Amino acid sequence: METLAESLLLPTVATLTAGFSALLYYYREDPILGGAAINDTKLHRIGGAYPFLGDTVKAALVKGHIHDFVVDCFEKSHNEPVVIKFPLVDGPFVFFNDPKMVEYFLKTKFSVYDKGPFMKVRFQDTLGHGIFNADGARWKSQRKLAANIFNVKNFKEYVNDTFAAEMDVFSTVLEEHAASGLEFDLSDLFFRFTFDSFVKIAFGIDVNSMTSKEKVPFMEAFDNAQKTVADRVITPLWSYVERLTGVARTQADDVKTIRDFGISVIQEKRASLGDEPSTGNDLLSLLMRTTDDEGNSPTDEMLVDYVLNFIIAGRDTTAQALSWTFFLLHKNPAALAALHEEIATVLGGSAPTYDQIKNDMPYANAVFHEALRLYPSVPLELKQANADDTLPDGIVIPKDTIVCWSNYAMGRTEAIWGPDAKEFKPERWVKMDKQPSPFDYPVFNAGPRVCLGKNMAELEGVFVLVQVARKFNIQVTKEEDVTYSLSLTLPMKNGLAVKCTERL
Ligand code: HEM
Repeated sequence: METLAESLLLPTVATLTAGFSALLYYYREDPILGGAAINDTKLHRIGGAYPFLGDTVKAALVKGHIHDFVVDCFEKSHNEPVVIKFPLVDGPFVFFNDPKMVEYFLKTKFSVYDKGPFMKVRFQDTLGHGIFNADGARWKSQRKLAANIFNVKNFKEYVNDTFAAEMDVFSTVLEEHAASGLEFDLSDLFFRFTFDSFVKIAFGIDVNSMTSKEKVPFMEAFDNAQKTVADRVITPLWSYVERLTGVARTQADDVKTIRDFGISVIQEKRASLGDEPSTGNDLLSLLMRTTDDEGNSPTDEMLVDYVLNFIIAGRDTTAQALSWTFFLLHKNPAALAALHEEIATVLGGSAPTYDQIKNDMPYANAVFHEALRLYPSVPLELKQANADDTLPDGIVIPKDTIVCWSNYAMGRTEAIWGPDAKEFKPERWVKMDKQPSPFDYPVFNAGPRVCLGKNMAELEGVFVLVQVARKFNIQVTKEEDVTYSLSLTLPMKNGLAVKCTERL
């Protein structure tokens, strides 16, 4: 006789199979997820999606060359938008490759496209409520405060003096490498240089990482925390994964190291000042002297957020821009020769002044901008819709959708830069009648959230470029090893192995 279990087996299997098939059908490779109305014939898919997993597998497979993968996608879609779905992460993500759309998201519909909850929840522990992780009123008040400080004459002079002094240390270290004739990692040295410079500018203290062979705990914790945050963007169920793998523990330790350092500097400063107001021109001193509309001074927690966000903003971006610039100059001897010629003509044998950098060295500035075009320090930008929106061409973007554009892909797009888009040609900037709009070239962002440090980064970056190129020959020794790794910025995966010799 048939048992109850046996009699239920067949209908159960049939029901499960039918249910599974229905789900497979529902999640098949189509542009619509869970009924979200992004459907439009203009939207392209990347191919190779799996039921339930969407494009997660594909993304994992192309992780090592993700930015070039985006370039390929847009070449195939003829620059029409591409949808990527990571059902277990969030999204969907809609990628655009059109300056008009960048202007739309960053300016025209600025109030609709935020950093949003997707970014905030992932960045919270490391960035706190700092400017990078804030929207609305919280962002606005920090933006106003920072913009005022960046315009203070004493602050600008303090920044220039700090970079010049740290550049002297950098030159001494390069001289030692030249004397030894040994290979070293130039990108690591640029990171130490910008770290020392930005900690000095932010807190008014010296960390001297350039002259030490040791790892600096604050710097190490800072690097680890940022890598973890970057992984969260593409890791399904990241908070569970971090708990299972132990990353949650190390991340908590790293965040504590970073914030404890900030708090201790603030407390020491307060203790040394007693009742006296701080007279320093470093960012922390300037922030300590500010009050909000109700006359309140910032709390220590707020000061830490402000200052750490500033270091994050300036350090990696500038160090990476310089590393890629020297890599490209190594690969393009004609451009290096043209740079040397400008240096000889304008400077003779002297060190540059900031005025000369700004006004008399168009080719050096062009080299820096051309390197950022091909290797933008912030390769990818994401914004999240805080309301349903209909784009000018009729595509419906439901609330919570993430819209993206790749600065890396835009820099390599022929429709924007012409048929030689992928070539390193600094002279294109010198020949242009009109500089590209910030939406054609959004490497410093654009609109109300344009990079606050743009002028500083351009001035200091070109200053360092000229000083190094003037004094040293940089020989990249392992060209084939040079590639990027996936992060919020564009670090060199294997560093930049070089040897150097003195020119002067
Ligand atoms: C080559 C160097 C640099 C590049 C390529 C760069 C690029 C960018 C980009 C793309 C953004 C927008 C990021 C986002 O979506 O939130 C940004 C924002 C910002 N940058 Fe830079 N940056 C550079 C250097 C600096 C420096 C040196 C500073 C100052 C210390 C700085 C301060 C900021 C700040 C405060 C913001 C936030 C603006 C806001 O959200 O209102 N940046 N930068």
